[in-house]
Amino acid sequence: MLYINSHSIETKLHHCLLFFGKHRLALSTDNFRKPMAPTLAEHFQDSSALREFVINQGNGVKGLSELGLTALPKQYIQPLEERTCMTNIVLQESIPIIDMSNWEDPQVAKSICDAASKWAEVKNKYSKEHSSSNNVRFGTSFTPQAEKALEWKDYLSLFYVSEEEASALWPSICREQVLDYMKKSEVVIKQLLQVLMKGLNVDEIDETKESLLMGSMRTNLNYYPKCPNPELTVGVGRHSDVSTLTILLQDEIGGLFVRENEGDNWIHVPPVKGSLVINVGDALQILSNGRYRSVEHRVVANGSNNRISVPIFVNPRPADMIGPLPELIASGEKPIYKQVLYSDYVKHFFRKAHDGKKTVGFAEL
Ligand SMILES: O=C(O)CCC(=O)C(=O)O
Ligand SMILES: [Fe+2]
Repeated sequence: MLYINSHSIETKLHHCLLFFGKHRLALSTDNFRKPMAPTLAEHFQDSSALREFVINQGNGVKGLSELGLTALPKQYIQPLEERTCMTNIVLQESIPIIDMSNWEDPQVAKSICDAASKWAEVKNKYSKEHSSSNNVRFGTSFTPQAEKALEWKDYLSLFYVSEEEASALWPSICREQVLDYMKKSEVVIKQLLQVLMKGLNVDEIDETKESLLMGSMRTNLNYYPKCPNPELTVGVGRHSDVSTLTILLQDEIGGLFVRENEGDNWIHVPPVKGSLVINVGDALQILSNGRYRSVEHRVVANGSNNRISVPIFVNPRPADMIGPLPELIASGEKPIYKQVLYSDYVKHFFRKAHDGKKTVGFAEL
């Protein structure tokens, strides 16, 4: 986990998502029948009514939040151990901030590799049912069909295949901005991956490695509306990303926490103006044979503010086999992971509710 400064990729996307949000608001008020309003709490006691409104009608938690509920519907109440316990929050722990303008400085490369290893040791048209493609998806929570308690988050997920497909399928309201953000981030992603590979004594990123490290990309637009009883639920439950790297743009609200040293303490990752947060994901942990560690993280719900975040998940291609890089094994390292088909790994992740860092067990030998 580290931050990098990036002045070129700015707040345009935030405006775009807010606008997308407004667009959805129109939808949500249309879809919800006003006569129900006086008995909202009662109405949503019924899980199928809640799921119908939030998931099937595509109103999301944004729709719920905007109905002005005074209490959190029970379906969102997380077990005690999944709520954020403030006694386990470590303040002022330093997450490295790396200035990308001094790229030539060997110290910069060193801080990136250290950060990746040591520190981490430490809406309706696009819904699942209605979207014309799996590559564009509006959703809510994480895997509502597999979760005992729902998560307080809506998202639009855009898997990049080609410019043509994006033109044809992505919502026009944010298409250009997301493409632009992805393109600008690519430069930074390549630099980071080059340095991380050098840190493993892998000097060249050939075509095969480029595919494994950054063969596909997914951009999510996450929206966490203001929540009644935020202390009873989560924005996103504990998990690590299945990416190689995640490049995260967040607004000024905050609420992202990372687990320290895979121990019991959690560290807040406050927004730093002009910076992106970089997470190591499971795919890089597997490719590096555990030398770089994916970071477990979660997002709290917020009682006073709406929050937006925009992660780009940099991934292998779905058809790639991932396992420890041959260079590492040739140098005498014992592999701790087997070769797995990346799309199987991702399917495994999405089949279950968030469960911390358990997904990586799927690839363990
Ligand atoms: O909103 C955030 O800060 C993080 C979101 C996240 O962890 C994810 O989408 O995988
Ligand atoms: Fe994540």
